[in-house]
Amino acid sequence: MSPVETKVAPARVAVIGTGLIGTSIALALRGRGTEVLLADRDPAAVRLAADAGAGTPLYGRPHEPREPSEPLESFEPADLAILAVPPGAVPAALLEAQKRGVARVYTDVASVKERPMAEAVRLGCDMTTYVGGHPMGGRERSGPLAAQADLFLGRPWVLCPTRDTGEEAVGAATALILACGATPVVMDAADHDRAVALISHTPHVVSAAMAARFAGAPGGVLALTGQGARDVTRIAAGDPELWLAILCANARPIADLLEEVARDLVTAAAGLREGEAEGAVADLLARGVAGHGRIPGKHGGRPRRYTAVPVLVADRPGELALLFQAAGVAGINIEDVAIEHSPGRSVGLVELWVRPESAQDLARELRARGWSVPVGEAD
Ligand SMILES: NC(=O)C1=CN([C@@H]2O[C@H](COP(=O)(O)OP(=O)(O)OC[C@H]3O[C@@H](n4cnc5c(N)ncnc54)[C@H](O)[C@@H]3O)[C@@H](O)[C@H]2O)C=CC1
Ligand SMILES: O=C(O)C(=O)Cc1ccc(O)cc1
Repeated sequence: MSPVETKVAPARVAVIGTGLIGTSIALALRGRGTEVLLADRDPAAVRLAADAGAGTPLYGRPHEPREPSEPLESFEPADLAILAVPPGAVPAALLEAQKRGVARVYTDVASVKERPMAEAVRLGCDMTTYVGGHPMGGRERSGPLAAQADLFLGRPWVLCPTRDTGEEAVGAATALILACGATPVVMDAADHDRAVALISHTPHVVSAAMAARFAGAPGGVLALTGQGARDVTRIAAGDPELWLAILCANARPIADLLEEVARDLVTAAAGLREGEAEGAVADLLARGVAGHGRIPGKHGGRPRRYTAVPVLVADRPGELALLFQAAGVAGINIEDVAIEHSPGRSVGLVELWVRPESAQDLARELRARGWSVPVGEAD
């Protein structure tokens, strides 16, 4: 039996901040029968989340106190409150929620841990009922409309308890993580911040630096964009306000890494300019292959090779569904999928990533059903 089946999801949860992450958590919890109460400083965000089936509004009931410092009237505290607000807003939101007695214990989801936790201590928050958290799953869109119940499936979710953290907070946060289908990982806050500087925050800036080159490029040039450039720049589309807050709250380790990246780039540029690419540039490319090869595969396991089966599909409704259905009928699990649109053409190239031993069978099955499967790795 998996741990997801053995742990009971929290019965009653408050989500404060109903944007992408808060609403995604709320949807995942609703799917497991948890009662979810929603709050956001923006009433429209609460309405959209509630309309999407993420829960019911926490505030706005008759006779509600106007001052956040006043406790909620006739309110049974939730088992857990999740602060899903930007990193800089976590300490004040925690203090306010604790003063109002919103929940018995609290966690947050901010992408940076050390600075908000220190500020919470400084503000006088009760750190025994709080544990810092960070789900390592997300996307480059914001707001409740971008939320997905499966956003955290199979992803690590970091918890940063301190010496002050009580057992109830860690227990409730762990139950939340398992209810969202994620895997809890306990880390020290400073170690967490250094880790995410490397695997999330610096990549974001590097992605933005590349995407910024496209801002003034002619449309005709960008129409040639393939999957590689899309992969490198996807995260650059993230909300600049949120990302500025994240970067400023974890400034030093990110700045150190950016300087390392910049040194590599300057050396590569000099090598290319001086016709000596075999040296520094070849070395950078080789280190890139080595580094990329160390990224673990799906579900955090060891890197595993899948084979891509390329298929040309017509750009019309239902075509992808037929493709997936054909794979399902053949009993082949699709591990991943990538879609490349051909500009100005009514066809697209879909790559179905499957286990190597299934690739030939899938190619044969799809060809038999009339799809064009270019000869490739699968043959
Ligand atoms: N975007 C991503 O992929 C990930 C984000 N995170 C973290 O999750 C948190 C939320 O990010 P998103 O959901 O992406 O942002 P978002 O912009 O979609 O949602 C944030 C919500 O918080 C609300 N808010 C801001 N200050 C508030 C306050 N003081 N009280 C109540 N509500 C307040 C905003 O109105 C907004 O609805 C951030 O701390 C971020 O670092 C963590 C993992 C992934
Ligand atoms: O879009 C992606 O691939 C991400 O990695 C999203 C993400 C953004 C911020 C985080 O703190 C964690 C995850």
